[in-house]
Amino acid sequence: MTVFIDVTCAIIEGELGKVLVAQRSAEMKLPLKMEFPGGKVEPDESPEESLIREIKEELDVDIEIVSGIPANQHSYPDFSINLIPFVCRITDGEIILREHAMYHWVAIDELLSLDWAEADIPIVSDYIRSKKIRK
Ligand SMILES: Nc1nc2c([nH]c(=O)n2[C@H]2C[C@H](O)[C@@H](COP(=O)(O)OP(=O)(O)OP(=O)(O)O)O2)c(=O)[nH]1
Repeated sequence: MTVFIDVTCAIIEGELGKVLVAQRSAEMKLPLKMEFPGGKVEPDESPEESLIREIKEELDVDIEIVSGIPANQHSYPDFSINLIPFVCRITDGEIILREHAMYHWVAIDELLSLDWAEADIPIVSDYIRSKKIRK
């Protein structure tokens, strides 16, 4: 039976409709792939609590959750995740990268051209679609 690990990720919206995209470091699993920052949900926390904690640990900022978008289940060759995304905003702090190689603010139209961790691709597509519907 496949065990899917719950992982939350933050689609952080900034100015000019851009979103924050982070590059995994060379030492992490899925090295140098682009992702939305976040991480594994611990047994004693909700996905929302987990994401707020992870973003503080990884980017040193406080966020608020604006909305959720559908999770995506994905199996890599050696593990499987249930990736749970939330649209977020920074409420306090300046970004200091603690784990990632790099981050960028990326326009919605450019998102799909990045070298994403595979599990993120359907989420990026859903997010783009949700923005187009709201326009
Ligand atoms: N944070 C985050 N992780 C993602 C995304 N897409 C994706 O496939 N993942 C994968 C990469 C990781 O294997 C896992 C998240 O776990 P993590 O970032 O807490 O841990 P990790 O693998 O770097 O560390 P570890 O297992 O060695 O302890 O989910 C994403 O958009 N954000």
